[in-house]
Amino acid sequence: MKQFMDKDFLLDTATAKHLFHDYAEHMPIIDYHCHISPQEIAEDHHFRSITEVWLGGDHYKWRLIRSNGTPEEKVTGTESTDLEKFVEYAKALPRAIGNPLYHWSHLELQRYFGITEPLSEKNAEDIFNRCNAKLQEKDMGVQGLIKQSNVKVICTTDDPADDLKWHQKLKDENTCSAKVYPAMRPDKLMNVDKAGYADYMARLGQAAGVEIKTFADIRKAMDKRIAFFEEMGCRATDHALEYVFCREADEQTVDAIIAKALKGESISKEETEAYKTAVLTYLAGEYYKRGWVMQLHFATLRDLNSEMYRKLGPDTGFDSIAEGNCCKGLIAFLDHLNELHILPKTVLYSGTPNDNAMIGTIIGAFQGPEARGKIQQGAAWWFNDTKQGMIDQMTSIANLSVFGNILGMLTDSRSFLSYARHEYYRRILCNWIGNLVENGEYPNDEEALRQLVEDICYNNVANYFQFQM
Ligand SMILES: O=C(O)[C@@H](O)[C@H](O)[C@H](O)C(=O)CO
Repeated sequence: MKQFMDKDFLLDTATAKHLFHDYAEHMPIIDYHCHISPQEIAEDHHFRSITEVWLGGDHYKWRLIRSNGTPEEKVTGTESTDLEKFVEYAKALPRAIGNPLYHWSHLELQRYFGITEPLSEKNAEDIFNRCNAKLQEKDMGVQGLIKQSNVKVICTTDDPADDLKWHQKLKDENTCSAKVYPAMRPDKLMNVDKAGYADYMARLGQAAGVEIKTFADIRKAMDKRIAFFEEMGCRATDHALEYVFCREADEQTVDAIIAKALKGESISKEETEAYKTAVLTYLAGEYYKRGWVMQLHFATLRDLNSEMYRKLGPDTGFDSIAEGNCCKGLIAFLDHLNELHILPKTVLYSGTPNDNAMIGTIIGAFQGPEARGKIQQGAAWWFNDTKQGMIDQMTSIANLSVFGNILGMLTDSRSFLSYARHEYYRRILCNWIGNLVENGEYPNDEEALRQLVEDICYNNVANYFQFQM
């Protein structure tokens, strides 16, 4: 029987162990999609406890604890103590066999705290105290965690109206071992049908110095914000769509939709699609001009629990995958941009694993010379970033595209300890490649294998995004 999560964790063969320990393990990290706070990086925040860093904002863990029957007060409440919240997580974890959080949490305890024993309710308080003591050490602040994780670039997720003052502070002080760049996330600009649109457009207009009443005003304002983000090193953008569509409309129609929305009037599904298609087409053209990457996240349904949405707001663990509903819309939108010769480098993430083959086949229809693997399927996303979900996505993209060009892993996390997810992915990757070699399905060609592993872990991302290093 293999030892629990030892140095060869998830590595079944000699080749897998060799590829991981000699190549993947030492490669630096570019985390090109995440939700960590640039302010906490700039201020080199030190966490008061393991509860703050683990349970302060990670809705993956909140969801697990809730599923174990813990009342909300001991998940996100303000009355319960850090220890009480930690104990609730320690109660749930031993029962979460097969959930990636089980592995991620124990990898993090090993890598950042030197703790190898499995966490449970019995040893929870002891581990809580040992972690907290460690977190008080000088190099265990956010910048120390980033340095020991060998992270070279972090892309935070930022609204076009954000002032990026923390990114500027990091740029001026240059104390962080990683470059911290904004990734532009114009979801609020896109959400013409959502409450708050008018207020947001006023905020965006103020940030750009443009009064926004028409689509031309939006382009004028966003031209300025995109130029500012470019000065701050932005190379990545990100869009969350419930589903993908393409509904073309003329300028006059889009202006009329904007006028309705600014007055707070209800916007129909068709109007929403027309507006979003127009705005995303304009944005894609700007991305294309600059060699920026357009990331599209789709086929998830968010904030399903109305009561909890009212209490806690978005991104709090009440989401699901959506049924596969994007095929024709995705094709139509990519073809629309391709016809205009403005299809940028694009990474597609679907919330449902049922879309793996759909994405793997569609991307083959829109490749181009702008980059090796211009159109990509991103790593298994959200509810799919499990061991099996990663294996399935790797197998699918290998079967349908050029595996050696994929962009590896991203944490997509709100916790500064989540860089262990890159190790998790790299172990699964090396085992997946190792199995093919040991089965005689791929030659045991040292140079080719080294290139594959190092490219997928790091080089492909560096070449694809072209960050200023
Ligand atoms: O970027 C997104 O929209 C999602 O990744 C979202 O942030 C989600 O909460 C998440 O973190 C999934 O990993």
